[in-house]
Amino acid sequence: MGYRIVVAADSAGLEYKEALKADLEADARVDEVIDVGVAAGEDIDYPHVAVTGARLIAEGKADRGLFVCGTGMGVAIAANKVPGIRASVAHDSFSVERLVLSNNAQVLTLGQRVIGLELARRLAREWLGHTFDPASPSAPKVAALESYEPGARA
Ligand SMILES: O=C(CO)[C@H](O)COP(=O)(O)O
Repeated sequence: MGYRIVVAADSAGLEYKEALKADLEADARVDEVIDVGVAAGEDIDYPHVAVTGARLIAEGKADRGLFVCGTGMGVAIAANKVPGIRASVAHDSFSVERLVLSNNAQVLTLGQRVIGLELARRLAREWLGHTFDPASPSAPKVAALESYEPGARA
């Protein structure tokens, strides 16, 4: 079964979100792309679109998120407000790999004002190829992160 991916952006990330969405829709590893905005002409600040997208993952309605704003930082900070969500900006191949393999992050964020479109597209492609290994030495560290979630049992 393929991934259900939620994409989100503010107006500063809209162009890349549209390009990445088209790539994801054409990718055999993806079953569904859910676009929570913004649409062209819409002006919604990054915290709102990122939290909407992250909630879909937390609710089990999507597997992963690819969020874009000017820097990638605002959407990451916002997504991390949603319990259970691990999100970060990553603008190089190694960081994208470790975001999944070390951190089991569900959300990759990118900055349209920081990297070129072709790099963004490449990173998104690579990101889809990485899968967290629950038997890896990174797993107990992710479990430790989860132990700090509000409501987690100590
Ligand atoms: O990059 C952003 C937030 O991290 C956003 O796209 C633009 O925010 P602003 O610099 O506050 O306008």
